[in-house]
Parts: sequence; structure tokens; C-alpha cells
Amino acid sequence: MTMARLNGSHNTREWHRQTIRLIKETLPDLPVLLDIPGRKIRTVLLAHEPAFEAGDLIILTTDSQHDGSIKVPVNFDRFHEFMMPGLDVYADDGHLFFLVEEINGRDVHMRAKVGGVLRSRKGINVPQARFERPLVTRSDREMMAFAQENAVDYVGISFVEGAEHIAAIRHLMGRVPLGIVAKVENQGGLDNMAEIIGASDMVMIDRGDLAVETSPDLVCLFQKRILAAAQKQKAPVIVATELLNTMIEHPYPTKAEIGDITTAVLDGTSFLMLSGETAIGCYPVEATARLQQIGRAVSAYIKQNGWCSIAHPGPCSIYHCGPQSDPDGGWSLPP
Ligand SMILES: Nc1ncnc2c1ncn2[C@@H]1O[C@H](COP(=O)(O)OP(=O)(O)OP(=O)(O)O)[C@@H](O)[C@H]1O
Ligand SMILES: CC(=O)C(=O)O
Repeated sequence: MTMARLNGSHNTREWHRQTIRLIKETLPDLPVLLDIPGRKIRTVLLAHEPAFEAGDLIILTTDSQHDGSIKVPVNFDRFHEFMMPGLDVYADDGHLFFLVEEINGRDVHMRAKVGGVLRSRKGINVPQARFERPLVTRSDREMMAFAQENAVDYVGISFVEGAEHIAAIRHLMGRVPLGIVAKVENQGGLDNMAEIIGASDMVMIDRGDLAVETSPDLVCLFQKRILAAAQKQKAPVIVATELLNTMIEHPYPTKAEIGDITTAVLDGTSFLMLSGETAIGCYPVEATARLQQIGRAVSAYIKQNGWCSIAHPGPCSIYHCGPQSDPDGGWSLPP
């Protein structure tokens, strides 16, 4: 493992504090990346996580009194103002989707298109809506102070759509600068990828949100474009999400997942990131080892055979396989 990523949207502050301390005690040289919750809209922590069938009515609300049993609150209190009948709403990286039928005060009535369970703190995406949210929220400020207090190395910033957002985050950091990982996860991020790459310290291709916000069918091509743009600027990139998704439940990956990792390495990714596999999966250790094994094997083959679509391939390990890496494969992290 060459970097540990913690997601500030899950678990408690105390859990994060203790986990950061544990990482620093155990692996003092391992960089820590903390994702700041940012502008991503999510369900809140629910006492009741509703299960439903296709065709059932589900109500999202900005009335925080609810607990999920009748209505499901979301963490953006103006959400209802941007909703209208006919909009598509996606939840949980697009695994669940709904059609808005009616807005009633703070409640958004939606018809489920597929069955499932709407769980706590799952992302809510409405690609057709343009939410007016400040670049930096109150919870971002608190989380940034927490990141600085706990001396993490990088913060991950969601839904970056331009250099202005990165500048606002740098300003917020003041005298305690941390590395900034810009998460490219919507059309705005794609449109402005060159300036985002230039302004940040590293870019993350967040395939979960990016797929829902744009097109799941084209996300692999978007990944290639971002990787090519980053190589032009010699900037490091993290490819994230579903690399070994079946290993959440099974001890072995599919050939398609191995192919996905191979493509990312061939296209010059600097880091490969697991998320659900290690956050909630049954095989976190196996998934981590397997990712490293595949990355190393692919990098070694590329090197031996001089067969690669990029100029300077380097060996690969988890989170780490850089075209711009040194001859031993050690990616030098920006100070
Ligand atoms: N502590 C946790 N408790 C429950 N589920 C979690 C926890 N941490 C992560 N998950 C789940 O694991 C999966 C992958 O986690 P990931 O960190 O990618 O979160 P996410 O909610 O998709 O947010 P992001 O878009 O910022 O990555 C998601 O389905 C997430 O809900
Ligand atoms: C990792 C992440 O934030 C995503 O895939 O959306």
C-alpha cells in the first residue's frame, strides 16, 4: 500500500482521529489522504434504511426530523428547491434510480425504477439539476481544520469544476498547506480538466460519481482522456472505484476487473484506489494484495516487452504505478 485514503463522509471524527493515529504509528511514511465531504449530496445517518420494490414511492426530504421510516432526509437543506417533476435521481453510485413525480414543501416524491435499499450516507445524484452551493461549505471548513490538526498529507476535494475551487481551498488552508487531490466526477470537471490538473497536486478519477453524472458507457473513455491530459502536465492521477468490485463479496476478481486494472496501468495511471473493497468488503486484505499483484505483473510485462501506450512506464503497486516514476518505480510525492 502506498497511500491510505479515508473518506470523511463516513464514520465519526473520533474514528478518523484514531485511524490516522494508528496509520502514523504503524506506517509512519505512508501518506494519508482524507476526503472532505464537500458538496456531495447524501442521505443522512438513518435509523431506518428503507427497502423498496420497483414502482414504490420513496420520499426524500430536507426536513431533518425524519429517520428514514417514512421519509429519507438528505444533507443539503435546499435540495427540494432544485427538484421538479420528471427529473431522474440516482442513489448509491447509480445502483438505485428514481423519477421525481411531485414536490410537496420540503418533500420530493419519487417513483423507484428498480428495487433495493436506500442506506445511510449514500450519494444522491441529479445530473440534470444545477445545485447552487458554495464552493466551500461550513462542514468543509471544519473538516479542513480537522485534517490540518491531524497532519494528513492530502485532502480530497469533491466535484471540482475549475481552478477557482482549488484556489478557494488553498486559501482556506492558510498557513498549513496540505496537498490537494481534485476529484473529477462530473461534466464540469471533464470540461475543465486541464486547468484542474494544473491547479491541484493530484487528480482522482472518481468513476462512481463520474459515471452517474455523465455516462457509464463512456466513463472508460473519459478516464483515458483525463490520463492523457495529466501526462501532458506530468501530473499524478488516481484511478478510483470498482477496480475489484466483486471482491467485496468474493475472494477472487473477474477477468474484466483484471482487464480494467491492466488498461489503467497501460494508460499511465499513477495510483489505483480501492474503496468499497476495503471499506465494507469481506476480503480487504486479499483485495489489497491482489491489486498489488496485478499491478506489478502488468507493469513488469510492459517493461520487459517494451509494450506500452505511454512513454515511460514504471512498476506498479497498490495506489502506485507511475509513468513519471523513477527507475525503481518510486513515485515521488509532491512535498
Ligand atoms: N464506514 C462506512 N459505513 C458504511 N458504508 C461505508 C463506510 N465507508 C464506506 N462505505 C461504503 O463503501 C462504498 C465505497 O466507499 P467510498 O469511500 O467510495 O464512499 P462513497 O460514499 O461512494 O463516497 P465518495 O464518492 O466520496 O467515494 C460506498 O458504498 C460507501 O457507502
Ligand atoms: C471514489 C469516488 O468518490 C467516486 O468514485 O465517486
